[in-house]
Amino acid sequence: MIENQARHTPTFNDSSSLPQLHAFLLETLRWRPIVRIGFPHRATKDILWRGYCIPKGATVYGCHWTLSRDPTVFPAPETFNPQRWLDSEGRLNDDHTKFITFGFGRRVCPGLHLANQSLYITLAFLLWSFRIVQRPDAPINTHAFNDAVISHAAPFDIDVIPRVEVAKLRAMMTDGCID
Ligand code: HEM
Repeated sequence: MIENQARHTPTFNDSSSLPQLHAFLLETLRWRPIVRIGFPHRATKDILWRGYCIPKGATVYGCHWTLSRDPTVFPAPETFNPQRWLDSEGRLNDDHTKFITFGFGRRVCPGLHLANQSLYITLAFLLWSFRIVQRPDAPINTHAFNDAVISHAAPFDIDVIPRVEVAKLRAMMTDGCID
């Protein structure tokens, strides 16, 4: 049985109709940036910034972890709150311009559109196809992340329950829709 589920699998055309999903992705990448600190850059000239001198040749990093939890930009930054990216009518607000998980300036991540589109379609498909449920006997520690350069969550147990019969899921993967 299909409960509250679109009868076609999500496509890129559905993207603008799914602001909640985009807000969830923005907040996930803000709350736990995958690349916590950017790549090393070098100052090409002496820079005076807020009374600090950054000499020519100095190595400079953008710290996405710290920038993503500046309370003047993101109130209650430790709280996972996708709503912060939405306006009162549930549309994406202008705050997404504050999003710096992919870096910034001339050396911003060139893969950001590929990454964003891949995350969108993967998550849309997962949520369309499955109910993802926390197991009562296996509480998830949402603070358990590794400290490597590329950060990811520690393993956890969840139940993944198909929303439609597996045979229909298979057919849908080839046809793009179900009867
Ligand atoms: C969620 C996925 C991704 C995240 C969070 C991410 C994040 C970043 C960050 C923070 C930087 C460093 C920016 C800086 O400090 O200057 C970077 C650089 C880079 N990223 Fe990504 N990235 C992602 C996916 C990708 C993908 C899919 C590609 C390629 C297909 C890619 C290619 C690159 C390259 C080539 C650079 C170096 C750019 C330069 O130095 O000019 N990234 N990325």
